[in-house]
Amino acid sequence: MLKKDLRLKYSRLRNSITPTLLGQQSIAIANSILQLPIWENQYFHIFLPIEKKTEIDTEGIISILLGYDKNVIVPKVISNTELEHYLLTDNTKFITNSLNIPEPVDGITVPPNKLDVVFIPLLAFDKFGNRIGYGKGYYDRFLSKCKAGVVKIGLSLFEPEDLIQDISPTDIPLDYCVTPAKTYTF
Ligand SMILES: Nc1nc2c(c(=O)[nH]1)N(C=O)[C@@H](CNc1ccc(C(=O)N[C@@H](CCC(=O)O)C(=O)O)cc1)CN2
Ligand SMILES: Nc1ncnc2c1ncn2[C@@H]1O[C@H](COP(=O)(O)OP(=O)(O)OP(=O)(O)O)[C@@H](O)[C@H]1O
Repeated sequence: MLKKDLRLKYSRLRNSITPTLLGQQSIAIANSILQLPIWENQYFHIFLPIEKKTEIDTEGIISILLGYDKNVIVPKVISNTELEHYLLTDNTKFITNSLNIPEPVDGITVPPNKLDVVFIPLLAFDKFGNRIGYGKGYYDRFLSKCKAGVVKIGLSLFEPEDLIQDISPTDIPLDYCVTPAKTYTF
């Protein structure tokens, strides 16, 4: 399928998920990340969910990371194209931006090349590890600045499509994708 059709299909599918189911599926995803071969790493990047868009609740994953004394880094939108990345600390204050994303107000910034593992939001992915988001290219630009060995882990409420047809050279594929039912390795 084409990106534009997939965005519509998966936005609609998300709208059909109840808060109870979203909570259960988010916990299933958090439990599955324990099985990934990533626990030697120190710098983990994760997003905070847009609740209005029924994104996966990442609180369980963040608790696991902090419990293992990992450095947890979260993104902040600073322009139409760029993100900045902040270390999560006990003092981090959050404010919800115009896209309904809770983001850190200020704090210690971390450059993309320091990150070992990135958990990635997505609307849809395919059996080859291609993914699409909301179509602004924030993550593709961000991932292009990460080091070559960065582990890229998609988090998805739904199973893969056979193929995203209109993948472009700037689209960076996933290494893993975790769904409530399964972990895909690419
Ligand atoms: N939780 C979370 N944080 C994230 C992302 C994400 O997908 N999820 N991003 C991943 O890139 C970046 C922000 N990108 C975003 C891009 C578009 C929209 C959005 O709501 N777009 C609307 C239309 C535009 C508008 O309302 O101005 C839409 O798609 O309906 C949200 C986030 C960085 N932080
Ligand atoms: N590395 C990059 N440098 C410059 N522009 C880029 C880069 N990656 C993607 N873009 C541009 O961003 C726009 C949106 O890309 P795309 O449709 O792949 O978004 P997406 O993958 O859904 O978004 P996201 O990565 O934020 O989840 C495209 O116009 C694309 O050319």
